[in-house]
Amino acid sequence: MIEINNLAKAFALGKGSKLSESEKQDVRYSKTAFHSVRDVSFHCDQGEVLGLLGPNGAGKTTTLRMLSTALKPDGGTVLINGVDVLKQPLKARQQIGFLSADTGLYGKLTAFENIAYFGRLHGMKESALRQRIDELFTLLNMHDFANRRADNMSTGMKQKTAIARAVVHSPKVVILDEPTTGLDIMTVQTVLDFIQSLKALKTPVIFSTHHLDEVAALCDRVVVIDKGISTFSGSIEAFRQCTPSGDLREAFLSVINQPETATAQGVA
Ligand SMILES: Nc1ncnc2c1ncn2[C@@H]1O[C@H](COP(=O)(O)OP(=O)(O)OP(=O)(O)O)[C@@H](O)[C@H]1O
Repeated sequence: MIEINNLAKAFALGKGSKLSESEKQDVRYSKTAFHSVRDVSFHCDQGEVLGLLGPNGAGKTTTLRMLSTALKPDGGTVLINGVDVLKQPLKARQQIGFLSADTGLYGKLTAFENIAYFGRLHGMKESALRQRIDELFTLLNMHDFANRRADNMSTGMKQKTAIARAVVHSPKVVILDEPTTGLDIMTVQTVLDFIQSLKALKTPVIFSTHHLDEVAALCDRVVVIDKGISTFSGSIEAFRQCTPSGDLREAFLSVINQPETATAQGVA
């Protein structure tokens, strides 16, 4: 189970900081800092898939980076299966599989080598590692390019390799930042099937997306972040009930651009 309460993160702005005009008009902007995430709370139970939605720049990536221990929050708490990410980052990290938006593969290494390298960093034994990689190659349909260098891979191949690498150690919690962005339809389906397979193993999955069809197909829970605040957190059914039509797009639009005083709504 993942429990996040009142998460906040501001980035200090130095002389060299380049913000866009729209960011300078944003309520999160001050002369000295940009408060990317102001107040985000949600939870995700065992075997649940949670879709993290929000407009560009809302604070999704910043939130996911804090959950994965890549970024230290200024405030708030993150508990992963009872482990406090801030107090015990190493212990928390062992339980998490994190796919960042930037795949960051080693270009000279093959798919197999990229994944094996991370498995060894997690202390996996060689025989278990080979078996796990073979299992992931099957689940993600990767056998064809197992020995291809990352430099020579397509976007889809790179993304599958990055996903396999993130979960090679069979983490208890999986966090994926826009796992389907830029992928063709078949590869998207493979990634969605893979998330479904994690759900079948009761592994909680949190993924950010701009695609509401993915949310409809996979998610038990929805969280919407707008200007650094979680303006909705609840079940997919509760999210649909935000509008009379039950349409996800309308529901999304109804929970963003709320007045500044709006607090998180929805059911727990
Ligand atoms: N290091 C930083 N310094 C200053 N501002 C930052 C920094 N990192 C992120 N931001 C700003 O914080 C805001 C939130 O960024 P974030 O990447 O979390 O948004 P997002 O919801 O993931 O957006 P997208 O859907 O476009 O990927 C953006 O305005 C971004 O420019």
